This record gives sequence, C-alpha cells and structure tokens, in this order.
Amino acid sequence: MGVPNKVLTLVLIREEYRILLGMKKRGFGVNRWNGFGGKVEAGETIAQGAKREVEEECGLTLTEFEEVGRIDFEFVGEPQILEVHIFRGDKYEGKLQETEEMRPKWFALDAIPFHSMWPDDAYWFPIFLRGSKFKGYIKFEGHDKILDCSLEELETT
Ligand SMILES: CSc1nc2ncnc(N)c2[nH]1
Repeated sequence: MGVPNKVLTLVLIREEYRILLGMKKRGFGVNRWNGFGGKVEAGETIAQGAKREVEEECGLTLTEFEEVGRIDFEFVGEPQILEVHIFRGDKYEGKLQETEEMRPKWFALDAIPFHSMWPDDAYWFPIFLRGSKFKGYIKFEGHDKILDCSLEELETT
C-alpha cells in the first residue's frame, strides 16, 4: 500500500462567455494561470475546502458550485498521487480581489491562455466547457511534460 493520495481542490468559475483564472504569484504552479484551490484541511469536506480556497485566493464567496471532475496526477519520482477534485463555480458573491497568492482575471472562453497554464488544461478544459463530467489520470515528468493522459467523459449535462 503506497502513500495515501493528497486531496486537492480546483475551482473554475465560469459565466456564459468567460472564465475566471488566477495568476499564481508563489508556490506550486507559480507564473501560470490556474483555477483556484488547494489542500483540504482536517474537519472540512472537499466542497468546504474548495469554497474556502476561493475566498482566500480571490475574495469571492461561492453560492452555487458543483463537483464536475476528478483527475489523479502522478509526478515521476513522487510516490504521492495528487487527487484533484474539480468544481465549476456557477454563482458567487463578493468583490474580486488580488491576493498574495493570486492575481485574478476573466478570460473570454475563446481566449483561454493555455500557453501560460498547466499543460494538462488543454486536454480537459474542452470537456469541462461543454458541461460534461469527467475523470482522469495524468502523469507528469517535471511540471511541463505529460507522459500519460487518460480522460473519460462521464456524462454530458
Ligand atoms: C497539478 S497539475 C494542475 N493542472 C492545473 N490546472 C489548473 N489549475 C491548477 N492548479 C492545476 N494543477
């Protein structure tokens, strides 16, 4: 039995024609446009962790959001799998703000900056944007090279 998975959240807030991303200013994934999210803390559900991270990272309070996907990420040489639970944010309150962690920005759906994002996004964003649920497994070598990618679309809403 290997090391238990590290459970993480990833929230993509989307409106009809735009999606909210954050430029990561430090730490894991720095200098890439990302979804909002992070670790799930003891005593909170995965959904509560997702909501908390959004508040901490960009000041918005999610009022309607849904888990739509799950991707297990393996990084060569690291025994721990990152089990990322992906949420679509539908409704929110509050004022969007830059934090020490993230610089938020809305992007038109036909202008998503994939060249400045994690390379896996180009694989699963199209599934996410057409409203499907999905699950997958992606193996990285370092932070730029994808060795394996398998994604399964589970349902189209
Ligand atoms: C670990 S691989 C990864 N892909 C991602 N896409 C968007 N936002 C993230 N934080 C991401 N992490």
